[in-house]
Amino acid sequence: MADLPILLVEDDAALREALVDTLELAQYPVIAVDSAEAAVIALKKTQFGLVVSDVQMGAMDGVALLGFIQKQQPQLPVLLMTAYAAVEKAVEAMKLGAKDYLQKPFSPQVLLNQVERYLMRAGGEEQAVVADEQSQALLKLAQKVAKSDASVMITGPSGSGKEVLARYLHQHSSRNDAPFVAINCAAIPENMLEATLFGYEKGAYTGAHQACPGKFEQAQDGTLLLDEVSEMDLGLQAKLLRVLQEREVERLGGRKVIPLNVRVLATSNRDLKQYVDEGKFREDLYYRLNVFPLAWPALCERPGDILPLARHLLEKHCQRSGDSTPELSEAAARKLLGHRWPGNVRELDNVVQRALILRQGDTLDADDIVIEGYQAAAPAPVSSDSLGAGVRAQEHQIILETLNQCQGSRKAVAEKLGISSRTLRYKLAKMREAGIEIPA
Ligand SMILES: Nc1ncnc2c1ncn2[C@@H]1O[C@H](COP(=O)(O)OP(=O)(O)OP(=O)(O)O)[C@@H](O)[C@H]1O
Repeated sequence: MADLPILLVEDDAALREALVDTLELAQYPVIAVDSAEAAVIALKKTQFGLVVSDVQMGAMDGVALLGFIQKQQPQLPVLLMTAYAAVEKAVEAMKLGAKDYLQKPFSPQVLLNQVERYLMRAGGEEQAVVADEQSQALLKLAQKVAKSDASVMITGPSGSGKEVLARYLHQHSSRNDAPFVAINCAAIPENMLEATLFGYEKGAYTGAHQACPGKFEQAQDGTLLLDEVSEMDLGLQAKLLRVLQEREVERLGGRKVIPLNVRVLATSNRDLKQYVDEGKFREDLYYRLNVFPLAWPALCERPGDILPLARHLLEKHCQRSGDSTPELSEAAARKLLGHRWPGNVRELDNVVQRALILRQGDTLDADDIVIEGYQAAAPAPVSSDSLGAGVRAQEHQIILETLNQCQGSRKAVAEKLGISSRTLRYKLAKMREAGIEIPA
């Protein structure tokens, strides 16, 4: 499993160099920057597995950077480094979500131990990308639910990311060292589903040449995801209910009862309550699985996710192929934001893969974005500044980047963006209200 790079943020050049050496000697890929502002820009370009940042820095400090990361990529772990005098600040930062802090001076081994502990691995953890306020709220809720052992029912339209959320729940639960096992109840023929779920002994049926544990047993101590659970027939639903109630399973053709310690998650893209009313899904099973419901909205209802997801998917595919990740031109971004995405994130993924085939350089243009049956998004709700959430998120990014380019000079930023200083002040105030840290 490949390591995602570490983003090192340290303004002291000598220390930065020493830390890079330590990390590179231990074979960790690392990108080092000298300010939190530069880190914000790097975070937009590259997918990192960990941020190691100094606390005391120029205009934007490590705590402000942590706030930015918590908003944009709450799953990305952050380690802070602090001088003895600033320990209080680091403790406060831990309350805000930092994983840990390293008190300077520390030995290389202390750093390496912490990195090994918190670094996210590419492909090991399916990153749940969320940027829209709605999705961030859902992920925060999921973080809380993950800690409990409750059954969770994840609903949402096809391709919205239900399985990603299920994996996220597992990864953030105390079961994350044990297996995560998923079974797609719609994809397995009805007559095979029971044996696949509960396992079978040798000779249980014609063709059962050797004993085989079922998915429940494979998920022992971990999490079992019943994907598309609504597609299970009523007979099997009754058997499933019994296993969940008794917390034990018997293989087909077996006599031994196997005690289970498995957390069960389920997904459905149907209106399950309606299925219950129509007699297609057992009510008792519905309540057992639906202890905590989580619902992913369709992608068009959380437009702030579209561009971060597109960039994440570009990065993911380019990392796999070993190519450099292209940027999205403004026109390409506008085109992505303008579509309704009836196929949700899966459709976006297809469009991204198509664009990578068509790419001609380091920038993807509108022509590279080929969307079958382009469906214009419904006009964004008219808000105070008449911008939809996705466009607004883009605007925030542009303002932050320009602020950084202009070393914080409001006057220069307003001139560069072609807006009045008053409009810029208004926009910055709105960004602050939305919890975005603005470099002084
Ligand atoms: N928030 C997200 N962050 C990163 N990738 C995502 C996210 N949401 C969806 N994806 C990607 O989009 C694709 C579809 O997601 P997923 O399989 O989880 O959807 P689903 O709702 O379970 O679909 P279905 O109902 O068809 O089973 C996957 O490739 C997944 O990696």
